[in-house]
Amino acid sequence: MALDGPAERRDEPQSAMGNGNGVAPPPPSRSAGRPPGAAAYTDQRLRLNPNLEHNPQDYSDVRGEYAPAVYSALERHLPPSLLDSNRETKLQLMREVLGHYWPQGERNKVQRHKEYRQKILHQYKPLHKDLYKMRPSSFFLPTFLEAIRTNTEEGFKSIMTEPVPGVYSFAMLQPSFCEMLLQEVENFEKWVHATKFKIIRPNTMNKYGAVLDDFGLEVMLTQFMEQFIAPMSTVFYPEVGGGTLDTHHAFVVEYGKDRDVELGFHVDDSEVTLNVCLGKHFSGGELYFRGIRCDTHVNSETQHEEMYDYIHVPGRAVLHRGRHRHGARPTSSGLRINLLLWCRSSVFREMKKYQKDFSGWCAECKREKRERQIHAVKATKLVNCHLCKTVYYMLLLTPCSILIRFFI
Ligand SMILES: O=C(O)CCC(=O)C(=O)O
Ligand SMILES: [Fe+2]
Repeated sequence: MALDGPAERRDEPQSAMGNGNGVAPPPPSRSAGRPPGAAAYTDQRLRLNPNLEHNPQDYSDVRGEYAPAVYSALERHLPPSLLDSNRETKLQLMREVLGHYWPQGERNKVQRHKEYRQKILHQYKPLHKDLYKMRPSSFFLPTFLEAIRTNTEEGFKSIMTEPVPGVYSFAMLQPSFCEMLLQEVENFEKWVHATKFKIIRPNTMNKYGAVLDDFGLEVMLTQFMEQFIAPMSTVFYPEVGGGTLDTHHAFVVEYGKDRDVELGFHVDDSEVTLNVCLGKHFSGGELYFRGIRCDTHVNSETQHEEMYDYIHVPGRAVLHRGRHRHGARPTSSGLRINLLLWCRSSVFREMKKYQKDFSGWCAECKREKRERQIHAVKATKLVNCHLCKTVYYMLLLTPCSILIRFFI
């Protein structure tokens, strides 16, 4: 890939483990000490379809990572021989089943992050309460709201440019919203500094910036994604789960003097990314794109027509697939702060595990598939050609009398 080196995958950092904020150690594993009579669930198959006649027990007093309703629903799938066992036995088995889908290590991480967030929420005092509740008319430009209202491809396209396939750019945020968000982030950073709170930065590749979901903006940003990004991604990126976005990671990045300088070549841990420049004044910091690739082809060569450099403008958004390889050039003066929303689809991620061919969106898979087809067509022609030649020589060598007989 000319000049850009291998593309990194830009991930969220690990959770708050050992971050010095007094987060509690992980709870002890529950799988130890199985109650007597409870065989490992692997000994007995779960029912594929729930037993709708069975009345599950009440699990409302059960505290932990899963809602009581999860246990009630799962109980209907237990092997028939276990349905009459005591509640503790069933609960233990169900915890083992769930443990396979969401291993203890993962659960501990989530638990620690939850405690990290709660600590911030208890201590941090927001500056602009108005930011924490979705207010479309004060957040978004009227042109953008009108496009969303139409909920059609034509409506969306009427406010957009698509400088390279799959990258859409449009004016989105009110200047007053950008200003408010910048002030809120500054206020949060001041609090972090004053309290010496050890925050988790947005990404493995950033030393600066903040995760907006961590200090109270998660609910508002969920609506932001569901109501104002999902309609567009449903139309533009259906093949990467654009129609089934269900979680997000929202953060700001900060570039300039005494901040991060540039961002290396990478793909995002998202299906769809919204990147909006909030300000302030800066030069440089162009966002360069280098084609869409799946995991296998992430470091394959860039084609000339895939190269595109986007210049950030405050209030203006760029929407692209997470797998669209990109990076940010050095911000050479001033300060550039951008809002990033990495939108994810758990349905797409699950389905992807069973797929090998991503020619629906990966440019390299598409190219390889085309080549295979061309090859196949050529091979068929060659076989046909050999067949023709064989028949022709046979005809030449066959005496006329036989041929006449053959055709009569
Ligand atoms: O700074 C930018 O505009 C790029 C940010 C980005 O790609 C990211 O944070 O994943
Ligand atoms: Fe990115």
